[in-house]
Amino acid sequence: MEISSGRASVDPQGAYALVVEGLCVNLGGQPVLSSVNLTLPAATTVAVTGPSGAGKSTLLNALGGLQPAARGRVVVAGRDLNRLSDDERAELRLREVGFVLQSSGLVPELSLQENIALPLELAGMRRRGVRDRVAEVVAQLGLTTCARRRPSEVSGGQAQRAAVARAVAARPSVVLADEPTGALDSTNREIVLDLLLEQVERCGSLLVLVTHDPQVAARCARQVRIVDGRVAAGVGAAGG
Ligand SMILES: Nc1ncnc2c1ncn2[C@@H]1O[C@H](COP(=O)(O)OP(=O)(O)OP(=O)(O)O)[C@@H](O)[C@H]1O
Repeated sequence: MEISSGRASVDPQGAYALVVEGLCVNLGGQPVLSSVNLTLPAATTVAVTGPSGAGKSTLLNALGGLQPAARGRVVVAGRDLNRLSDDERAELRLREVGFVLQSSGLVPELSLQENIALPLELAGMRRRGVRDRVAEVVAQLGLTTCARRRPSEVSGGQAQRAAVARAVAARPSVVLADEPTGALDSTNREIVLDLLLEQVERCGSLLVLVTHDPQVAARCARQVRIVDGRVAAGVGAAGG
């Protein structure tokens, strides 16, 4: 039963949004992450910083179940990713994990509101629930006037706000953001970061945000510094 439910012995009640134990990831036959341990509760914000090539994006991908672990485990909302089938992992991602990347990654053929609705529909939410939740996040993210336009018909800031809306629409346990403001001008950078932080607080989500920008990192409650694929000792308050 433990195996089929994917419940993990490290966090059987799902008390933490995210638990990482002895995580090792190899890419191209080379170790990229080594023995990473993190224990992160819900409703907090964590900046992941470190030099280029240190393994920050790889860590984020592993946390979201996009990059398999060579050793160790990642537990999201009490569920051990190693113990889930591909389908179960995909479903967990839909319900419990939101991604925001540097580029919006919106589906070009769909309007902003259709993009935001998509993960909710795929997660099996009823039509009325989808409509109400999309209307709510569209309003909260200031997208009302452009919600029916396609990504190519809106500004970069608006597209990135829609990407934030899509990531938080299902009120996931964990929001994973990889340089979410990296492609924006300074005005939009602040607007999008403010909205992202406001949304994760509303949803009670854990935000893990990769950034090179010290000002962005400083807006997060905790910091984890990755150097050479390891959590740098004594720097990250969230390191375990
Ligand atoms: N597909 C791959 N095959 C082999 N090595 C890879 C692959 N993808 C990334 N790497 C290597 O893994 C290491 C970590 O990459 P990663 O993208 O996680 O670093 P990062 O800290 O996010 O860097 P940056 O800040 O520049 O985005 C780097 O040395 C990179 O060259």
